[in-house]
Amino acid sequence: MAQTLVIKIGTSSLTQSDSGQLALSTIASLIEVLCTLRHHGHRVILVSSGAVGVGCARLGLTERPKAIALKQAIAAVGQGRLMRIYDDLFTAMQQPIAQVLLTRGDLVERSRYVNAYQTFQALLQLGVVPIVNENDTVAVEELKFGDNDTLSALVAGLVDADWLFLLTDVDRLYSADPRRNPDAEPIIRVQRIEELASVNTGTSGTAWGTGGMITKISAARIATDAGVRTVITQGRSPQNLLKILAGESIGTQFEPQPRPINARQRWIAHGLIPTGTLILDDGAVNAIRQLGRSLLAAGIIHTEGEFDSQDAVRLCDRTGQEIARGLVNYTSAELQKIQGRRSEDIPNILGYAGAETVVHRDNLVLNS
Ligand SMILES: Nc1ncnc2c1ncn2[C@@H]1O[C@H](COP(=O)(O)OP(=O)(O)O)[C@@H](O)[C@H]1O
Ligand SMILES: N[C@@H](CCC(=O)OP(=O)(O)O)C(=O)O
Repeated sequence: MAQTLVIKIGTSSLTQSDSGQLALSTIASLIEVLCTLRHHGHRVILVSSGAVGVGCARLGLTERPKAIALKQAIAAVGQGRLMRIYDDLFTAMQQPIAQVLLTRGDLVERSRYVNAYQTFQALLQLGVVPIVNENDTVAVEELKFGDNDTLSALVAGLVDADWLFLLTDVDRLYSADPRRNPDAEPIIRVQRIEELASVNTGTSGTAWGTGGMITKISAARIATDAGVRTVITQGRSPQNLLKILAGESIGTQFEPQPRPINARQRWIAHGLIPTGTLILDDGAVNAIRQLGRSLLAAGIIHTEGEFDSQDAVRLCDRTGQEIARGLVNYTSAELQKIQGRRSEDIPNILGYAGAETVVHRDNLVLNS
């Protein structure tokens, strides 16, 4: 059966760790495998990192730069080279490709989100393999994905993918970083992300990678919430993709959630960037989580951040643990005045009748 597959490859797999030069044999065998998948009828999207790494190699830099402007300039050098190599190799296999560079803003605004969806659908219908990266050269701090693990998970949700493969330089997820801890236990299958509470992911990844394992786990949450089966596996052995699709247990496989959230809920939960936080009392947490109710002002203990009405906010319990996200019907200034107050008192406090709910249940998505 034809499936939609999103494959993300990280800098650590695309480049050689010692020299930073391209790992050509890995890239070539990945492309062979992706073309085989296309011949099997699957729709394939490649999310490729490497612009900064390849740009550094091109310019003879031996370390990933820290200064933002420099990184953005280097990404502009590397992205072109990366696409040139992809186009040469895919062309040798008669497979057309497309470059899709996204910034977070493209998925934050609903109309742009729908537009991106339609562009991907058109590319896939044309039989093209879109090659996606963050538009590093123009992305501004507030509107960045920051890492391609998150980007690939959002793309997988956007296109309703069946599978997301996160290709990296370790064969799977372990209970701790296997480079530092030789006794780390391999993790084969994950039914719920909560099972990973005790997994140690260190602070960052390799010298050239951006996210490390922590961003792969949060990407797996975003994707499995959207019903996408997610696998962390080694980039050096792209043939494993075919074996995994044939049912072999390779890498770490994350089960999709049995009741995935719909496209609009995904946009609220993961596409939007929350600009504030509402701390709720126990009754409100229970009403939202157990009874599926809307949030009323009476249940809010505290409001953090500055936001407008219809912005996305985090809803947290007393301990600060996030329980849901939603679109808020009041500004932060209004909420400061009405938090903890009964709905019937709101018109008197504000001098006008506001919305009946602070976050309506249709605009509220519980954390899984
Ligand atoms: N619990 C863990 N299990 C496996 N790898 C881990 C873990 N914690 C940290 N890592 C490290 O994460 C690295 C991969 O992340 P990263 O360098 O960002 O890769 P990529 O460039 O593929 O995104 C691995 O090389 C490994 O050392
Ligand atoms: N967009 C950046 C990559 C960001 C990123 O997540 O890198 P990695 O951890 O290697 O997947 C680039 O192309 O260099």
